[in-house]
Amino acid sequence: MSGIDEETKKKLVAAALVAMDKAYIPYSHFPVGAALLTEDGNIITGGNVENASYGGTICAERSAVVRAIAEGHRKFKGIVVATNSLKPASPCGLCRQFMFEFGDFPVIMISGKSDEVTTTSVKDLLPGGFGPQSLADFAAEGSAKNSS
Ligand SMILES: O=c1ccn([C@H]2C[C@H](O)[C@@H](CO)O2)c(=O)[nH]1
Ligand SMILES: [Zn+2]
Repeated sequence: MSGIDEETKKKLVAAALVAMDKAYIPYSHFPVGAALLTEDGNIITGGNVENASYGGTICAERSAVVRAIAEGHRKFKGIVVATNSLKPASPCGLCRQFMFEFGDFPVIMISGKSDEVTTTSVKDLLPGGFGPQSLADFAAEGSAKNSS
């Protein structure tokens, strides 16, 4: 369904679970791990990192994307998001927007506690989203240079 072969999916799931166990979660105690598959087959992980300010917290999905960008990867074939709840949790609005920036790819949500898996995609999580194309369209209209 996601177009990712079973062996790779297993690797992504294992990597997401390892990242989930490394999450820094002193406040919510809700660990999340993410594993991104890059176009060239690399797996880049991230966990949620909470902050005493609460608002400074970064989710696992964004941690993984930031890490991937820092390592020179900008094209993704999919992401596995693992939580330790019975039901897989779906990415927050900020993470949906953050992933939308880098195109449409499968989002596979898994539970660290059950076999439940939900597969969707970035576009389905953020229909009608605002992205790079929105700004490119605006620039093509020629409007950008006429406003202050
Ligand atoms: O998709 C999600 C949803 C929540 N969180 C984190 C943020 C915070 O640390 C904790 C509770 O919201 O879970 C993620 O990392 N990813
Ligand atoms: Zn998020």
